[in-house]
Amino acid sequence: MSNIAIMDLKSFCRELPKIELHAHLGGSLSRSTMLELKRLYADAGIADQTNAFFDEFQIAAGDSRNLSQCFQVFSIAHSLTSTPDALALATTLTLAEFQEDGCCYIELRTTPRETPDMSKRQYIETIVQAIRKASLNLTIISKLIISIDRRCSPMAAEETSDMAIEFYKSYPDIVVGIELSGDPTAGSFDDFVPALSNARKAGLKVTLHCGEICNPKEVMQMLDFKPERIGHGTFIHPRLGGTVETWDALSKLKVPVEICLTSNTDDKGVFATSLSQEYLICAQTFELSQSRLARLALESCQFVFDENSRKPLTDKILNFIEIKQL
Ligand SMILES: CNc1ncnc2c1ncn2[C@@H]1O[C@H](COP(=O)(O)O)[C@@H](O)[C@H]1O
Repeated sequence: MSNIAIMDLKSFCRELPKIELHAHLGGSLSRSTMLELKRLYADAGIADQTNAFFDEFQIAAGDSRNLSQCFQVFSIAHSLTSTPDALALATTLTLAEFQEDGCCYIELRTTPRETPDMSKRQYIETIVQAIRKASLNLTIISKLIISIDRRCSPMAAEETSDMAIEFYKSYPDIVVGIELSGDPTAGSFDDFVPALSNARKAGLKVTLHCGEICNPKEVMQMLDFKPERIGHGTFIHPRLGGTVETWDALSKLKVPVEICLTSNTDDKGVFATSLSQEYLICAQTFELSQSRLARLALESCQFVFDENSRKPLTDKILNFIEIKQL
């Protein structure tokens, strides 16, 4: 039995140096950050539109909301980050929390939004400056990925891509990539290929939310695009709603998958937002028992395959957490 099994799991998870490659800013706001934002709004005399609050923001296992309804919870985060000050504060507090959780490197991602108080360009500028300032006080290395929301038009996607390129040129040490996310039932991947290709040509890396719902045709299109990474990859293995073709393509290309444990909590396939970055905290947030969490870890491991044998790296997780003890 390894020491890990007898060590306090929470301390172990926290102390373990971690990298975070899939954190949506709007999905990472903690309760305390949201309270700080509410305070900021109150002090500035800004009307707080978030009357339905914390309970709605958390999506527990077995939540009866459907996929599209789950995406509506982000509007709560959005309404609390509609001014440059609030957005900067949200960024700073979130980065500090990731560091506090033992995260040493993060690629934060966010969708530039126009609000009555800022343009999309100001949105990006605000976050870039917040990251720059945070780097003076924090040890965590922080980068930014610009998100394109699947609900936007191809033209809006190109506008976002152009801005991502512009900021990448000005701040290559901060802006590192572009990604496609948002409600996976919305839009069509084809529509976003020109925007993503432009960004890629300019030097930005590309990561795509892929296979969050059962859509093998789109998974193939996305893999053909050869993104540097994909997010989730839930419906790719034939046993889990994908096809032999999708699994073979992923195995052949060896595209790294940003696994999101908390996105596999719903029996229908997907959902739960990534509110935290640490296994045990995820368990608490989503009221999962440790054994359920361990099972999710194993399920997620199906997507991490050994380069040579192509077998899932289940043993690695078994070594990581002594599962029979849970
Ligand atoms: C769980 N699976 C998911 N699948 C797809 N997109 C997701 C997501 N979780 C979050 N987002 C995307 O991130 C936005 C919130 O952060 P930002 O406002 O960009 O910082 C959501 O509106 C959605 O577009």
